[in-house]
Amino acid sequence: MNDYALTELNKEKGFGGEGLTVDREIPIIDMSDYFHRKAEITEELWKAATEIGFFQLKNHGIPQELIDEAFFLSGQFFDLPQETKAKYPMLPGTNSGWEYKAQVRPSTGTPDNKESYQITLPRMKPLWPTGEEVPMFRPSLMAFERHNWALAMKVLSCFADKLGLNSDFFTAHHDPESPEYQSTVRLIHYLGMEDAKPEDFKFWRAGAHTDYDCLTLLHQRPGQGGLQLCPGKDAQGRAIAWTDVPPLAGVITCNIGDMLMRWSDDKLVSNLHRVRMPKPDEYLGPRYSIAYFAQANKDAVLEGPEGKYEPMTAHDYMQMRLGANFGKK
Ligand SMILES: O=C(O)CCC(=O)C(=O)O
Ligand SMILES: [Fe+2]
Repeated sequence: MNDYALTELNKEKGFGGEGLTVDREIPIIDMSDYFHRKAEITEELWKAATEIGFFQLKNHGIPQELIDEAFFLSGQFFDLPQETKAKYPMLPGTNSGWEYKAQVRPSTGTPDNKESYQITLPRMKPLWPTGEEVPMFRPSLMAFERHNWALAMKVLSCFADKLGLNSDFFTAHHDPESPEYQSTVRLIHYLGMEDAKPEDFKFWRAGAHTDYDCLTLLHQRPGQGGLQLCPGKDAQGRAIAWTDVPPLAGVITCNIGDMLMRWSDDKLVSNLHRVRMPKPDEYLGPRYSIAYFAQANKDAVLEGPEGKYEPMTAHDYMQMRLGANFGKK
């Protein structure tokens, strides 16, 4: 493992505490009329992605009905008996299938209080629930996956323009027709806390981390908050203040991941985020979210235009990060 990789893994270990909270503005970027407005959208995306690493997209083009269906089907899946879900286990290093409280963040050392089901298309054959278990799960989520891919490619194309690369540079490296495709949809169910004991609240729904992909598109449900981001670091590189990311209706929350930070020679910034527990006077029910992680195909070589870091394949990069979160293969 090279030094850069080690720095990233160590970085996550120092952020387990509560920290301060401050209000910050999270840019909302209008994606409408993309092909005519691309230059303007590109400037807004670049500013947000180089300064705070987080932004929200409106008029993004993914039909609300498809998003609502994906959440409905996610709820149906997680309502299945544990023994049915256990037929579709997530094997280490695969980012596909179901896991229950298996993700231990390096920042906290304790499992996230959640279950998730991940879809990485080339690996799904044995992992789709049957049509009797969850009707329409596969067709609807395949459509959802492809819409998220298309939106992610629009955003990445803007970054390619600013980095002096061909507009379709990142699209070619996230080719879903390739067996090397490794972008992932993650359905997440954070467990309800209505009957939890006071000591259960000291854990995290998702411990502080940076994402290991290029770009994350996160769908949240209004009324189910808890996501916080932290763009600031103190002199020792520790988190200094956290900001709530509101789960607004009609927007998709996006953040840059470490893979793109490395690929852009650190111009685009991947920042820390986490999902906190509800406070006793807040909504205590379950929280559902869905993320699409654009992760370059396994055979992509991550090499920035300025060559700041040693080239590394996207496959090796992902395996390093998955090993640190879910145990080794
Ligand atoms: O559920 C959320 O709001 C955030 C999830 C997240 O950050 C992740 O899975 O990487
Ligand atoms: Fe994340």
